[in-house]
Amino acid sequence: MKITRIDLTPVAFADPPLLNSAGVHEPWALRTIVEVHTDEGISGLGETYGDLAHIERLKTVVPSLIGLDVFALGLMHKRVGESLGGQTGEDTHGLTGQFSAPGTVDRVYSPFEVACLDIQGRAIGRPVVDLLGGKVRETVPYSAYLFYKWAGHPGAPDDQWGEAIDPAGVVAQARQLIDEYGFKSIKLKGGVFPPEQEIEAIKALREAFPDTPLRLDPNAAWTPATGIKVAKQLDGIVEYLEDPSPEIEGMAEVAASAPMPLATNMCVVSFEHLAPSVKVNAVQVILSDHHYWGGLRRSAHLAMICRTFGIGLSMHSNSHLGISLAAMTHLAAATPNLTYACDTHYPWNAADDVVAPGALSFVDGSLAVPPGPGLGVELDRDVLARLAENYRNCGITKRNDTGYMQKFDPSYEMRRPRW
Ligand SMILES: O=C([O-])[C@@H](O)[C@@H](O)[C@H](O)[C@@H](O)C(=O)[O-]
Ligand SMILES: [Mg+2]
Repeated sequence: MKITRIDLTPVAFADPPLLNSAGVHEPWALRTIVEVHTDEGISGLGETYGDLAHIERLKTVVPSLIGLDVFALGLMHKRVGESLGGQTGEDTHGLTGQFSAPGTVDRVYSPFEVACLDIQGRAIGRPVVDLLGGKVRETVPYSAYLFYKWAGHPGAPDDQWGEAIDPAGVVAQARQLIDEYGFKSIKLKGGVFPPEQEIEAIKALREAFPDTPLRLDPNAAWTPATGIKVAKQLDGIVEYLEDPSPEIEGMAEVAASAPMPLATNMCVVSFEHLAPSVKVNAVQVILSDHHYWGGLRRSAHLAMICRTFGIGLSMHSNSHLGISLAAMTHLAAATPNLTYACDTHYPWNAADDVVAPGALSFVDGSLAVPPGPGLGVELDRDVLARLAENYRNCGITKRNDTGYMQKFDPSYEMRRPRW
């Protein structure tokens, strides 16, 4: 079954003003929708980042994939690597760690692999989860992903979630997300306010939700000394602390005295980071993400490595749409040692989904693998056309949380660590 054509459609969808250690989300988030077509008339879907430099890299590799068999995934990975010729991408906001040449290959390859697995599944009438070894769980739990946020984008009306800049606002946001989706664990994106304020917010969440597992993620905003202090204050309150401090060395320093496991989606983001991290026990949980770990099969390999070294496994997310959510759910359903609820930004962006409704609905904070062959999701072509038009008109070509923050506060600087 040969690849005959690949369509790349950059899209932009509404994103609320979510705060993080790099600044604040712009009104539009970007993704690229990937459609792979074959000579047998079966097509498959993938979803990836929408920054211009990434789109350019996707375009660079497309010609080398035309004519490939959709089952030849090893060869596909090799061709992506050859076409990129050692290029290394750049993480402009710094929220997902350092890029490397092999990591860039994995990032570019991922949406094509997912689309080919979608095609394989459709061809044999089986869901993608079956191509990954089959379901080890019927449903995949996701966590409520809380953000400090402004009431609305400056100059625009307040959004449906309102302001969350203090413990009361954070608790109210958690209630809103839990009432709507039924989530059974909570993650707070931190690194926005001094750590004492974020500890207070976590304690307020603990009081409001006494039995719900909690996590805090400041995206490396703290020095190791601050990380150690915060870790001690959150002893017994969070199930893990995510990326308190920058780099493998900083995380190892915090880990040596933190009473809870440390998790990362910043210092171990590619296979070559695993050995140095294991050597100094920098992290005890890895947040996998098929968008940069090289697709679903390589993420399954990562899971096996984590199991081998006794490292826990959770799942990371950026702003995304339903194709990504479906792929994450197939992967998580097939991964025995994915023992924490997965992150997802989906609630913040669900209103603009390119996936036709029905396939992805949360029950008690969890998703069942969409029924139907392949990924089990279909594109809504009208929405795709609308989001593609948004992309052409929005004027944004790369995520820039810091630059957007500086529009409102020219003195703002991105500093990591900050406290
Ligand atoms: O979207 C954000 O603001 C997040 O901070 C995201 O970019 C991070 O990559 C991610 O959610 C994380 O867990 O670090
Ligand atoms: Mg994180």
